Order: sequence, then C-alpha cells, then structure tokens
Amino acid sequence: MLVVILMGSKGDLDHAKKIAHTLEKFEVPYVMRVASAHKIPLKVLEIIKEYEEKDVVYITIAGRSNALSGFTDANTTKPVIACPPYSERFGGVDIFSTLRMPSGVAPLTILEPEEAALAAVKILAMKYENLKEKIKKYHEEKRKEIEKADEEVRSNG
Ligand SMILES: Nc1cncn1[C@@H]1O[C@H](COP(=O)(O)O)[C@@H](O)[C@H]1O
Repeated sequence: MLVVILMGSKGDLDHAKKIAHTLEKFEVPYVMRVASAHKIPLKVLEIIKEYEEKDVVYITIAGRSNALSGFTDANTTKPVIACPPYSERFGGVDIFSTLRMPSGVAPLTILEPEEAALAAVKILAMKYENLKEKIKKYHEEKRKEIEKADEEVRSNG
C-alpha cells in the first residue's frame, strides 16, 4: 500500500507535510512527488504509470487553478483525493477549480490535510485490515479530547 502525495509545486510542501504527518501516525507509507498538470503533464502521466500496479491512493495538492486533481483522476483507476492548499486570495475563488469537474472525472475533495490523510487511510483499510484498529484508536483519541475539553470548561465555569 502507498499514498502518493502529488503536489503541483515545491511551494506546496508545507501543506503536503501536514498530510504526511497524519499518515505517519497511522504508519501508512507515502511518497511525495512534484509535477504540474499545467506545466509538465507528461511527467504527471509518468508518475501515475509508476504506481498503477500498486494499491495506491493519490492525494493531490494544487493551488490557484487545480488541474492536477482532475487530470490525475482521469488517468488512473485509483482513488484521488484533492486537498488544495489554503488560499483566501481573490475571495477564495481558487477552490472552485477543485470542486467543479468535467463529466467522468471524480476526484474527492477534502480541504483539511489531516482529514485527507484519514480518508486515504480509510480507503486502504478496506483491504489492509490492520488499519481498522488504528482508525478505531484514532476515533477514541478524538472522543477523549472532547471529554477532556468538557471537563476543563465545566470546572472553569
Ligand atoms: N495549479 C498549478 C499548476 N502548476 C502549479 N500549480 C499550483 O500553483 C501554485 C503556484 O505554483 P508555482 O510555484 O509553480 O508558481 C501552487 O500551489 C501549485 O500547486
């Protein structure tokens, strides 16, 4: 199994690292790659070919005009999760290039890096049973965080 974190520019690396951090918590192997669908599309195709025989989930990161997620999805049988970097410029309109896709093109969109990684782990857990226990543990930790917050807020009230 492998998660391919594919980013459009090295400038997306900080966002990619947040995804990688969560994958590390689940001990899911990942690789980070850079290729722009606008500027070097043949390289994107080469990268896809490299992983086609593996159990791969792609997480694509492209800012501004996101062609990468749709382009990747249209050229692989593997699931693609689009996780574009945050941008408030121009009223946040960049996001629409991730949300609107042509017919027959279906990358999923998850905006937060931690949750994009979690979704990839869940997809892989369909085949890799050991990940199920890790997901349950993760959920339990989240519940405990809320219980702790409730205790703290209540005692301070
Ligand atoms: N959409 C796109 C196509 N090629 C690069 N990008 C994205 O545009 C932003 C700026 O890229 P660059 O560093 O190449 O100017 C980055 O978020 C990158 O993913």
